Amino acid sequence: MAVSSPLPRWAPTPSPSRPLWRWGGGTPDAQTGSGGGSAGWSLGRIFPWASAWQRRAPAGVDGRGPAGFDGVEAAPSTRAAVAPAPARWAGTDEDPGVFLTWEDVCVTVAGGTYGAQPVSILSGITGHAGPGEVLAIMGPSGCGKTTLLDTLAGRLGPGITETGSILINGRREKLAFGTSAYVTQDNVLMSTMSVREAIYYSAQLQLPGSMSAEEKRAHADAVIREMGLGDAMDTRIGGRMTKGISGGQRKRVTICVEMLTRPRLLFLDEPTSGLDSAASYHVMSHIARVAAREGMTVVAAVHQPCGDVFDLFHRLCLLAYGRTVFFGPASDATQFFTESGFPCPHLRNPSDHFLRTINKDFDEEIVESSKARRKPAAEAIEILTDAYQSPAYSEKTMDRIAEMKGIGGAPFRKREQASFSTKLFVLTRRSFVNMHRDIGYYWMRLGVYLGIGICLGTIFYQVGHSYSSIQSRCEVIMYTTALITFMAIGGFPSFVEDVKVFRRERLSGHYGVAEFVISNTLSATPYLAVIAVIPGAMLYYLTGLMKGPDRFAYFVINLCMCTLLVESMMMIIAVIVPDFLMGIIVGAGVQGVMMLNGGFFRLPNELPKPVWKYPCYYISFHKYAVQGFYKNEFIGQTFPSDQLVEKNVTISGLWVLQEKLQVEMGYSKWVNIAILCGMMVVYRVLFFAIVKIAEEVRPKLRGMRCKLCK
Ligand SMILES: Nc1ncnc2c1ncn2[C@@H]1O[C@H](COP(=O)(O)OP(=O)(O)OP(=O)(O)O)[C@@H](O)[C@H]1O
Repeated sequence: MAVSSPLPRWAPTPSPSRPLWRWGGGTPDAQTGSGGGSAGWSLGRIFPWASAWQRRAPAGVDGRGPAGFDGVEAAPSTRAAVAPAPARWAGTDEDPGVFLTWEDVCVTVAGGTYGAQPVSILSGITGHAGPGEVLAIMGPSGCGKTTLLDTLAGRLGPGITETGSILINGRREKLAFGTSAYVTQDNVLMSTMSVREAIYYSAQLQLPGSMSAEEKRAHADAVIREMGLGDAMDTRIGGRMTKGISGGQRKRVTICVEMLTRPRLLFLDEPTSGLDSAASYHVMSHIARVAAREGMTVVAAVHQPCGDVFDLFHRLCLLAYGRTVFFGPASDATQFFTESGFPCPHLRNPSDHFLRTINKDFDEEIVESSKARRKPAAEAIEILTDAYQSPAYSEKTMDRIAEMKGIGGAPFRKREQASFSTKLFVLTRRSFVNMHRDIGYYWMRLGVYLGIGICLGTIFYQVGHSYSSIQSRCEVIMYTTALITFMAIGGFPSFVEDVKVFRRERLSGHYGVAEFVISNTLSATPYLAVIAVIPGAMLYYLTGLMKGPDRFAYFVINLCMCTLLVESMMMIIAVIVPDFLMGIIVGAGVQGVMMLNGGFFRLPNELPKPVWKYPCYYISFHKYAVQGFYKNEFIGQTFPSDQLVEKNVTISGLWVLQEKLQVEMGYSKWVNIAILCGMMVVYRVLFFAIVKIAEEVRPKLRGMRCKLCK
């Protein structure tokens, strides 16, 4: 397996008389308008893979060779020095790369208050991106960059409606779940892993089974070093409880994870935020280099890039409050601003100039300021959007889109990944390690259970065999069942973190829902067994429940089953209510109601029949768990009767179960465990179904809503 070479050394020093960033719009090629077709910079010479397309596509609309590549081929000599010359990726007729086009994309979101009109976030956005090039989406904060990325990547959230046409090589394609990679703004990573572990596990999951584990590790090492993370390899990522790597390093780890497979289409949301200018340059130049070498299509939403980073972009999409101010080769933007009456002042970074010109958030302040000599941004935006509509710019974009739509090629498919069993093994291992390291997952709970076990064991110490011990035994059993299950919500925040990682990795197609559900069950079971056995044994023998290894074994199996079941229930809550505070409240509420209907606080025959007995009593897992414990405790035992009523008469445990506790005796205590096991399976299948339905149904509902909106 060939691994990428390390980053080359830093770019040349800009000339003092002509700062590097000033060359963006004033490069020799750009100035003469000759673009990439001039001075021997023929597309085919730089990128042989483009030749096939060059042959098929009509001559460039502006005489610069085929559309979509001028940004790449027009790389001026200085830019070529800043962005090292890319290796050559050979596209074929079958795989010409990803030509992404979008036309007249509008996005609206339902108004915040009842009856409010939908709010427009994007209106009429049109553009394109091609293989080997980096498209930068820029604009003031809140202008719709992330929304545009999400729209292109097929990841818009609920309640948002989109219209317009988004095509890949002229076809509609489903982009989420693995066909493209997306680096999100929030850097969701497993906090307990070190950088090396995070990337290794990801490599094992994403890279194809044809690669050996050694090759995958070597590739992961190379990617880590390429992102400048060599020194932080063994540092934990950190999160909720412990500080780990810095924000900028987290961002780079997230990029590493998505770059492992060299995706054909890569979306980056603020890849340079949190990075210093040198790191920003290195990260972006590496991405640009890989894009050129592997024919990757990169779309990045960027905030305020420095001059060197701006020079790496082949194409620029400048947005202002949901509208396009400029779309075209990044090197043409300065000229466009100059022609529109907003020349970039000497020594100012062009990207700073563009953003300052179109940010109207502070217009009032600027107008009030005595120093204000420039046009308000609102006016500038109007002038620029009008200027962009001129044939020189917007028609060029449309012509290029028309050419790109005719590209064709094989349908866009997911890359080969590891097998189901490998993914299952890797995920189980990762999850097991995470549960071991995250003290909040099980260890704290174990400590609390041990403490409460001592309390319970000393308060109910050796309950004995008197008539009153019947009541005490029932109380110990009910309290143990209720507490051990209720405390499962203590691990909920950790589980919610896991679900966030799952959602990100799932959307990126690293593995399926089934792998997640099974691996989570497998990795959690040993911990839950420890939680059931150690505190269970302590309170079992301290309270003096019925002796016998078989009865003790049943007691811990039943406890373990209860904990597994309640964890499965919490999984469903986590996927429906992903906020951990809300999840804890909902989980506690649901368990509270189930506990109330379990047949202890109110005997089964005393429960009001509508709702509480049918169906709540039969849905409550406490019913099956507690009745199983009761059977385990009372069958085969005798107790003296209440001495105040009848002296020297014994009562059987069976009588207690049937008459006093109203336990259903038509089946054995093992059937109770089987029912709990079945409920656990049902909950996990339900989790699977909810995630799958959300994945399948939501896009369809959105599609229908969008059609209605047209
Ligand atoms: N689901 C939503 N509901 C309501 N408004 C939304 C929603 N999503 C986005 N918006 C609004 O749309 C606008 C664009 O948001 P978006 O996150 O795309 O901006 P951005 O350019 O990425 O901002 P930033 O650079 O600050 O991250 C914002 O004004 C935001 O408040």
